[in-house]
Amino acid sequence: MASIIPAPADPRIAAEAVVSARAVTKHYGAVHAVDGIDLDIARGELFGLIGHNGAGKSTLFKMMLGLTPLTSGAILIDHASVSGSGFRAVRRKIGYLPENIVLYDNLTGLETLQFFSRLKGAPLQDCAPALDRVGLTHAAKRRVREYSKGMRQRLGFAQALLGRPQILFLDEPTTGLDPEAIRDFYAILRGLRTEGVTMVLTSHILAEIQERVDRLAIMAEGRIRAIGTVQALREQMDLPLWFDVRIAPEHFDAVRTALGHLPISAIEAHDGHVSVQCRRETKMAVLEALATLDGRVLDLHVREPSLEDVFFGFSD
Ligand SMILES: Nc1ncnc2c1ncn2[C@@H]1O[C@H](COP(=O)(O)OP(=O)(O)OP(=O)(O)O)[C@@H](O)[C@H]1O
Repeated sequence: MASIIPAPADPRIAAEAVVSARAVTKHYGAVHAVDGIDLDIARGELFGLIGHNGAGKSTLFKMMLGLTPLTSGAILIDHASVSGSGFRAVRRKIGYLPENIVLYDNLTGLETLQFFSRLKGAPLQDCAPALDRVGLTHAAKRRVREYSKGMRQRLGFAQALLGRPQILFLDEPTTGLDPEAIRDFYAILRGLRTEGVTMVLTSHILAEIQERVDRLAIMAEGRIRAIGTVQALREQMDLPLWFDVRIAPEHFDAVRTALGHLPISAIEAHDGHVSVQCRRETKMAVLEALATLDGRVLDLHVREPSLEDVFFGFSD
């Protein structure tokens, strides 16, 4: 098992944090759903929270929203404690898309947003623009029972956007969305980020979030195992990387010879290319050695460890 890396107290982020958690725990009887979390999320950050089923992500969200009490510790959202009386005012600045949103099949898309708008005390005139933002204007008058899974998810997201929240908590927001809808969804998030909206989202689709979040935290068994940019986590984990060298089979041996003096962890010959695995510190030496093969190398591709590789390294 990877060692537990404490969340670094980054003074720059802590100073402008919109979300701050200190020593937060949540116990359900013997189950320690959240087990001592420290976290700061800065204004305008797009922050990802990943972890296995049962890691504690949704529980942490619910505490950040003031929906479930903390067992111990403190959470401040926009400098207000989620347990204090000042949180009601802050709550209006927050949008939330729960993991399993309950929608009423008999309402139309627009009526659904009007319903949530009244619940939130948000202006009713925000409903049509919110539907438009998620690409559902064409289905505004159709009943939710006729909506596809992806359309329901978009409607849930539109609901979270009502009242123009400054902080968004999105629990597995891309579940059920097709690739185009996922791309559109992240384009909306990028737009919101330029408006200074702070966003925290969970996802199980690591390939999807690895290029899109500013920072992320890997949770396991109620704790944060690692936190940082995807690149920083890759470097912390120090996983090996792969070179895919496209070269004619008659030159495969030349590749082996050129790399013979280097600490290569694996070398595999495939149909039309050779894959070479090495540690990050050997990367430049491998490149220099491959350069000695002159025109024989037809193409070269460096494969960094994926977020999935990093995730398993930290969470197993
Ligand atoms: N109301 C509850 N009562 C008892 N145990 C609970 C309750 N809510 C959550 N738990 C437990 O707390 C742990 C964390 O659950 P949580 O839903 O926060 O995980 P998660 O990371 O969101 O998982 P998933 O990815 O499956 O949504 C689990 O062991 C779960 O069974």
